[in-house]
Amino acid sequence: MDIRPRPRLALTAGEPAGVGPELLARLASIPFDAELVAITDRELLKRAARRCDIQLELLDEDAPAPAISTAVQLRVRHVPLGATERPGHPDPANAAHVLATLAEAADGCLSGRYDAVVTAPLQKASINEAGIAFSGHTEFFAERAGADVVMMLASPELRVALATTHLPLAAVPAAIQADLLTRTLRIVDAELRAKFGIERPRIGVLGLNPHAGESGHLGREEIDIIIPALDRLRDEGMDLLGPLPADTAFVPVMRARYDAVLAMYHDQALPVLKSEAFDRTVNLTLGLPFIRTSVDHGTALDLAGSGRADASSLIAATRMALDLVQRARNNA
Ligand SMILES: NC(=O)C1=CN([C@@H]2O[C@H](COP(=O)(O)OP(=O)(O)OC[C@H]3O[C@@H](n4cnc5c(N)ncnc54)[C@H](O)[C@@H]3O)[C@@H](O)[C@H]2O)C=CC1
Ligand SMILES: NCC(=O)COP(=O)(O)O
Repeated sequence: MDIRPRPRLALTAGEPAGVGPELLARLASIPFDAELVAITDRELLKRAARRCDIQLELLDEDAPAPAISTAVQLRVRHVPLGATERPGHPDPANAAHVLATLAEAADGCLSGRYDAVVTAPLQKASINEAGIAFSGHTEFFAERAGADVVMMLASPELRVALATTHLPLAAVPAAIQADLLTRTLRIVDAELRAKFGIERPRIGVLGLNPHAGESGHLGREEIDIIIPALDRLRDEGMDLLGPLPADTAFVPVMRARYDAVLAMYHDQALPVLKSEAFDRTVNLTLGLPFIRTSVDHGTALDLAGSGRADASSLIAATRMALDLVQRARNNA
């Protein structure tokens, strides 16, 4: 396949009633050495741009190179809304629209139409309320691509991968099995090399229980499952640290000892990242056959419609996607 001189990135707007459409309009104002294609409803984007006081000119996805214009320009692949959005009030009538945008983006990446996809946040509950079982982009893209994946959130200072993602807390202990940890750590190790250029990744692994189980007095998952799984992977040559007590794993002296940390569940480590780098953190999916990055935040329904949402995380996600495209091209 010919390599396009400028990467072409798909952008999905996420929940129509959230901040995603406004963030896409803001992103279009930033110069990137890339073609950005918003996969969403045209009129939704126009309304969002007006709320942000942005004069947005929409071009068809495959239109010839645009003329110089004083307006902000953005290419669009139109996917119609199910119902006109009401900012702050997600409507399950738009669930099929949201999923159609994700499917277009994933299929477009798999076919080579796009070099990567960058996603704005969606409202998981609204999709479920439409009667469609859905837990997140990560799981959706994994299923669409038939891939085993890992969720990672990364700021310039800290990378966190998750062994389990959108799972009720009560279901986490049963999910922590040697097979899951082995598959997850192999993906994290391989992707730290491929995506971040780390030759010999050092991965910290958190325990599940307080004090990583306190020698079995505060839970046995570390002794029965985590330590044996880590030992087997160490025998394969992986550089693993842990299981580490989660409460001290993020102090500076510990952070200097790993390139990424694997948390056992969603809220074990993400609050650390979000409290110190909410505007600089990017969510990316490891293990997919295409590049996918995203914001670290949600739909911010309290801000939707105000034009005041901060696009920093979406800008960081777009920059990371472009860096990853460049790295993949260099390695090809
Ligand atoms: N990538 C995705 O699709 C994600 C989706 N979500 C979804 O978002 C929904 C709402 O989640 P919440 O826990 O309320 O988190 P949230 O991130 O939407 O909001 C938490 C707080 O951060 C503020 N905030 C979030 N993004 C902001 C931005 N760009 N600029 C300025 N302030 C911002 C909000 O106004 C709110 O005060 C849930 O349905 C969740 O599933 C959450 C995380 C990621
Ligand atoms: N906290 C991360 C999150 O909820 C985003 O998940 P996903 O939709 O990117 O899978």
